[in-house]
Amino acid sequence: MRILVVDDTKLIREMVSAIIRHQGYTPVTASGATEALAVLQDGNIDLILMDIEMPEMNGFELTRLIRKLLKHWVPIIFLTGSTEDSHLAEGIDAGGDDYLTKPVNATVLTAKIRAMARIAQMKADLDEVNIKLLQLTQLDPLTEAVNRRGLDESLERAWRIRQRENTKLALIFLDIDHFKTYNDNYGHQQGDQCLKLFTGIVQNQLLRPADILARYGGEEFVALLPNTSLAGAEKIAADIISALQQANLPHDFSDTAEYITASLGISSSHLGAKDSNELLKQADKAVYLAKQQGRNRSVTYHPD
Ligand SMILES: Nc1nc2c(ncn2[C@@H]2O[C@H](COP(=O)(O)OP(=O)(O)OP(=O)(O)O)[C@@H](O)[C@H]2O)c(=O)[nH]1
Repeated sequence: MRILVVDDTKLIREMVSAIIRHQGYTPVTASGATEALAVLQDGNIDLILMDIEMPEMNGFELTRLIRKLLKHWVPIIFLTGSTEDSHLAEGIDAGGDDYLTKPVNATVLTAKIRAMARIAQMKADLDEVNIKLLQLTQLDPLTEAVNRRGLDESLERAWRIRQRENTKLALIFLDIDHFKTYNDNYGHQQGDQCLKLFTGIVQNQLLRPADILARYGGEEFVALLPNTSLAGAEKIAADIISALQQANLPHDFSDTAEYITASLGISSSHLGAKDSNELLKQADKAVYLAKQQGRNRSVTYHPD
């Protein structure tokens, strides 16, 4: 645990640091606001012990600033010479969490550090659970691919990034061929199993961390490929078609092949789409052409 001690008096910084070190924690010191803000920007600080009377900026003002600047919550304990109720209330209102009167008592300081560490840990656990929950709300429960809602967000974000960085964003729309006859003949449960296997096969062809595979709905999927050229996307589409052939998931009722195939439509941000929605529509149009041309193939969108 790294504890930042902000105090303009060197002796107090040293005394408090010694207590912190003695308890097995790591003290980091700052003599005022500028140093404190620099430390907070750089390092992982778990707790702040803050003097109130300081020449550069007082502890209340600095606390308000920290609460505004820092995205995450770090507990702040004031070190104060005053025990006046109004003074303490002002500190809590400024964003502080507790106070400690000077001269600092080692036993009290240690107990307060432990209490704050406990709260900070609960907060960290809660944040982690919230992140997991958010991820779950963006996943399709059957295939564990990103769901439609996640796709909308990721596509919008990827579109904005490609505008800012002036890179190419490619998109592949995938539609499994003759999936209705698969379901009708093998049953819905095996249909679900097939969708899971299909997701795994396609996912294996998306090698970059930024690539995203989403289930658009039913037997339709979208692969989002940031920073990828059209030629790159065409290569990935060809690899997906070969991987499906290799996987050889039997489909005895398909008019196209004896295994599960898909039709793929490719679009790229430099083919005239004015927004992310149009990029998706272009890829969808290309899928339609791939179906018309015999399925089990990819077609690249061409502006009319
Ligand atoms: N098992 C299962 N089937 C689904 C799911 N979502 C959609 N489907 C089925 O997917 C099938 C899609 O049928 P169509 O849209 O006619 O497409 P298709 O039979 O693949 O025909 P083409 O795309 O023209 O080759 C329908 O039978 C849907 O019921 C799902 O979550 N699980």
